Amino acid sequence: MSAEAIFSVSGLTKRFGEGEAEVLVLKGIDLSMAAGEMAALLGPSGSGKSTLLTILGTLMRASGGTHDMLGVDLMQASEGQRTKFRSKHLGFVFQFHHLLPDLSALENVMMPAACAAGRETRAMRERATELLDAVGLADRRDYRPSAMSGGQRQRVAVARALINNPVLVLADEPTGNLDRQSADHVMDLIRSINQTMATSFLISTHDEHIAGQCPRRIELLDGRIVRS
Ligand SMILES: Nc1ncnc2c1ncn2[C@@H]1O[C@H](COP(=O)(O)OP(=O)(O)OP(=O)(O)O)[C@@H](O)[C@H]1O
Repeated sequence: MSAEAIFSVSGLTKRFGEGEAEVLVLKGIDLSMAAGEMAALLGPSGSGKSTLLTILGTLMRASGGTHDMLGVDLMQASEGQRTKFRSKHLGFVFQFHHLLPDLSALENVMMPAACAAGRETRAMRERATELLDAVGLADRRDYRPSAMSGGQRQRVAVARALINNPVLVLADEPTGNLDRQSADHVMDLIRSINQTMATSFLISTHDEHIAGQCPRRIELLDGRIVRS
């Protein structure tokens, strides 16, 4: 792994099912990302984008190959070690925001930190307030998700992904559910966070307009990387 790489995978495979039903979805992925990079992950439907993000996010194990991040061998790590690693170093944004409906914007943003620590602290509340400010929603901190627009909810989801100061945010079609204007707003926000906080982002998308806003382009085709 090169000095500045935050993660590196090589020969990574993923198979689902057994016997005749077995399918090889990732067919030997070699990929690394440097600290502070922002990359789009493109590929046709079914090419393996979500599977790769889920594995990089330690939410699922690869079937074979190597997966190292920040000096940790994540293939060999126990489930407990992987869970701790995830909450400390990784953030997630999904196509559907997955905010908890009964919590305010502020409480949703604090949630991953409060869960990791087993309690809420004043520092968490302050950090969540700062992040809501950074995503332009300081005045919505007490609103519930149902009282916000789709774009605002997704900005809350971005703030939530950042609460534990992750090294890498994995975003699976974060703008897939938004109109063009809201999508651009979320991408502007991601770019500015990438530049100011040096957080790395890997963003899967079907949208060339979104991909064009990312300095690096990684393309998957049928479980293999054809451009990175
Ligand atoms: N749990 C699973 N069991 C069996 N097959 C699976 C499973 N998860 C994914 N697959 C298969 O793996 C392939 C890749 O799926 P994946 O969701 O990673 O693709 P994708 O590139 O993200 O697609 P999309 O752009 O439509 O979201 C698909 O053929 C899918 O059916």
